[in-house]
Amino acid sequence: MDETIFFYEPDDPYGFLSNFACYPIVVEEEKWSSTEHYYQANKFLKSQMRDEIKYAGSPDEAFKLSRHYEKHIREDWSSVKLEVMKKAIFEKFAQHPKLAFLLLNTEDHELKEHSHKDAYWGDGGNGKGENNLGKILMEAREFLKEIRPYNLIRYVDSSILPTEWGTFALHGFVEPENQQEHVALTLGKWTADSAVLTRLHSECLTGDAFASMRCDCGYQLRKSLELIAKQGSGVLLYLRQEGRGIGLLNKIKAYHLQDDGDDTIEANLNLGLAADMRYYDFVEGMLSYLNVKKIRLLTNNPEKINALNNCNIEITERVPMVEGINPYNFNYVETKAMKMGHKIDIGPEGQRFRANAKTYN
Ligand SMILES: Nc1nc2c(ncn2[C@@H]2O[C@H](COP(=O)(O)OP(=O)(O)OP(=O)(O)O)[C@@H](O)[C@H]2O)c(=O)[nH]1
Ligand SMILES: [Zn+2]
Repeated sequence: MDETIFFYEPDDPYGFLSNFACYPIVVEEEKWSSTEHYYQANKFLKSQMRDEIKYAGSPDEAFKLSRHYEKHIREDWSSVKLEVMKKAIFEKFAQHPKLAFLLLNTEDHELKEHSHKDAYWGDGGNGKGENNLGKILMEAREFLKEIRPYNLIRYVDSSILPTEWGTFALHGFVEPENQQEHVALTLGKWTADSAVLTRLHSECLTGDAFASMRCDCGYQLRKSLELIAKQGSGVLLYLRQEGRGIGLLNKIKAYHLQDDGDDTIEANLNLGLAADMRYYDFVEGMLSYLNVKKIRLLTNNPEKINALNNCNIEITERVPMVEGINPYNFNYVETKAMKMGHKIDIGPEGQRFRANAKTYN
């Protein structure tokens, strides 16, 4: 096991692990302001004491009240307290995905509550305590590794990203299976009830970075960031799925076939690849880290709508993304509409390019 991570005060670097960190939990329909409130109240069977602790102004106060009433602790407490603590800890990470991702980020480090006062839940200050709280946290971490969405994606880190449309936050993620990296750009704030303006954008180096005119990706990327900035809040998930999942070099091979007359589907198939090899299940984890449950999705692609519905994400609205139609991408966009069911209304503006559409299919 890697070197030990010590925690104690809620404001410490790993303070989120402490029961004194204020993360509310709901247990059997009862709301508790912290796991400490829940744990301390469960020492007592008398409702008056339970309620006094339950509504204490802070975890500290809940702890002190429990000491004040310690003569009234339930007789079976020593035989049930481990289960009560485990319930509190597992509910905390189940109900706060961001904390679950941070717990997983402790990887295989030993977790120890460095408490001079407590050799049962903590390490007793001299490292010789039982550290039962640390053991439950490590047990919760192992459990999370096996369940969706935590088995599909890991959060890595975040930073600030000033752009010409506004200053976004940049969040990095990685799929543990294949180490594939993905990022999310976020702007503004929202609650779990908000319908967040969201773009799922598949990486397209040629469009996104080289301003290629033979597809619509670059235009859509820039428009999405502009719309999110105008809205004042939103999410752009930048998924490393170059070439509809076939990769950059295969996309160049496909482009070569398209230069010779294939359309964007035929080219993939003639390379022995599927028309679209993208998968989106890990997106559930990225959006749960970002506390996004409802979205207004910027897309023309019904496949993305289906995929997100399978990720327990509610799509309140599809916001069309018909951008940058030009002679070089006209046939490509039309093929997406005709053969992939994309909901693209090229409109009279776009139709002007039909006559002089280039052979880039
Ligand atoms: N194989 C292949 N991939 C392409 C071609 N043109 C663009 N792409 C890829 O297609 C993907 C386009 O992604 P998006 O624009 O996010 O998604 P979409 O499926 O077009 O649907 P929207 O959300 O409506 O834009 C990117 O990964 C591009 O690299 C092509 O001709 N062949
Ligand atoms: Zn593209």
